[in-house]
Amino acid sequence: MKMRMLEEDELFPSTPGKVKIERVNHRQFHRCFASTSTMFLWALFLVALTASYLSFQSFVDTSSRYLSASWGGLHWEKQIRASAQPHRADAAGISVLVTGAAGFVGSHVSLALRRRGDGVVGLDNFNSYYDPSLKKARKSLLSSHGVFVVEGDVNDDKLLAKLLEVVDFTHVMHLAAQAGVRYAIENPASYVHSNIAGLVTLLEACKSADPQPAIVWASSSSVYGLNEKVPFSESDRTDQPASLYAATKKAGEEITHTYNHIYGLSITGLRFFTVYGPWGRPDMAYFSFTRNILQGKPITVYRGKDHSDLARDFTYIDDIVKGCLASLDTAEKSTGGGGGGSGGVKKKGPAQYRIFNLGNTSPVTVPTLVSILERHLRMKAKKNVVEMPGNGDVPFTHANISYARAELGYKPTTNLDAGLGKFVKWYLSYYGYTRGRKNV
Ligand SMILES: O=C(O)[C@H]1O[C@H](OP(=O)(O)OP(=O)(O)OC[C@H]2O[C@@H](n3ccc(=O)[nH]c3=O)[C@H](O)[C@@H]2O)[C@H](O)[C@@H](O)[C@@H]1O
Repeated sequence: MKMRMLEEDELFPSTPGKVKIERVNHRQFHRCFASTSTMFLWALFLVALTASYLSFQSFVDTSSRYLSASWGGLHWEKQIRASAQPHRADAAGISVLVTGAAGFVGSHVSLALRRRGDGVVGLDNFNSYYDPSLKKARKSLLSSHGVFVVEGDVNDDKLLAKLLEVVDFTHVMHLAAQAGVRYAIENPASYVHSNIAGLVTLLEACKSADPQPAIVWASSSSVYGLNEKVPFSESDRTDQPASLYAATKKAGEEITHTYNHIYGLSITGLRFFTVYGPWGRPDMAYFSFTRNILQGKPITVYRGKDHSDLARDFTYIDDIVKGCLASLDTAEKSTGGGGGGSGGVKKKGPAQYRIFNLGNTSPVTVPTLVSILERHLRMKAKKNVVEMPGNGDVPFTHANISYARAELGYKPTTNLDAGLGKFVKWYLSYYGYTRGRKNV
């Protein structure tokens, strides 16, 4: 039967919203019913389509998370366990989770632990604060020595819980941080994210682990801020930070104290003094000066307001590593009971809480640093000497290390000249130079 063409006012009610009900007859009822069921079918179809789209989306999400996840699975756990296994002949080996393992200090500490037969698992987020390819190269070096480095962030509580569940780490060497004093002006949030939030996430995971590991972590000489008493001793005031970086490190010292006090975590904080050496950090002065001198580019040398030279207690990486290992070896066990839950972790007694300066005890001015580099590089620097901008720098640092010497047997042995010699040798070889000329 040929369908009657719909009259115009059936399609478009003359008064919007006002359908002329009185004109609905039997045939229209059928048509209406037919269109209702069509609408119902359409609605059903749309619901099914939406549901299948959503489940497809969640499938895509889950699988992409699974595919992109850099951790998890039986094979991964096996690798973690193998890397964490100590191999020391004296059976005194420790198992250390090193955060920031692809960083400068982290990679050196991980290697040193591995070389003496301790178990080491690394964790690093490979962020792009400086060239991540250098971090990848450090990771390759570590894996060639049997150290497995997990790619992940200390803010990832699930990852931390998993790592501490898979292995009963005796120690955590927490070196992951947002470093750099002056960069805090540009990116303050990154300091809060890594040095405050990341630290708390790590401490939460450690407090809940059973057994609880002892924690050794990197504070900084920058906590002394505007302190003028020299040399800097651990008991000096540290409530005048000159940069947000310093403030987050100082906050870290207070935060770790809280976890020590409430949960019995054994804590050792190390105030590093301007650490330098091979595989170093490209953002630091000695490294960027070397790069610029070799490339014939100018360097900027800061000086104090009264034209005084700035000075640092530059400390060679091998000395710092010895201080780190001695800290791990003398760290007492945590005293908390482990286990999660709100307030469910009780300490059985007071736990160790220590803070040490790890410096070199002989400050050197920045112009002297430059002249030592010039000698090792056999090239002259193009220097721009400018007044220190007010961006967080302090005029000088100088460590008193008697406490570390007494408790850790810490005794630095490399002076700046010898240390920079080793650094320059590494730099030329790593970046493919033959004495000032780059091999291409
Ligand atoms: O000891 C520490 O706690 C800190 O040491 C270094 O911080 P900093 O001493 O400022 O090291 P550099 O950035 O290498 O600067 C060394 C000296 O060179 C100066 N400098 C730096 C850069 C530049 O272009 N020109 C220049 O004269 C600085 O003012 C400073 O006096 C590290 O970068 C921090 O992460 C660390 O926490």
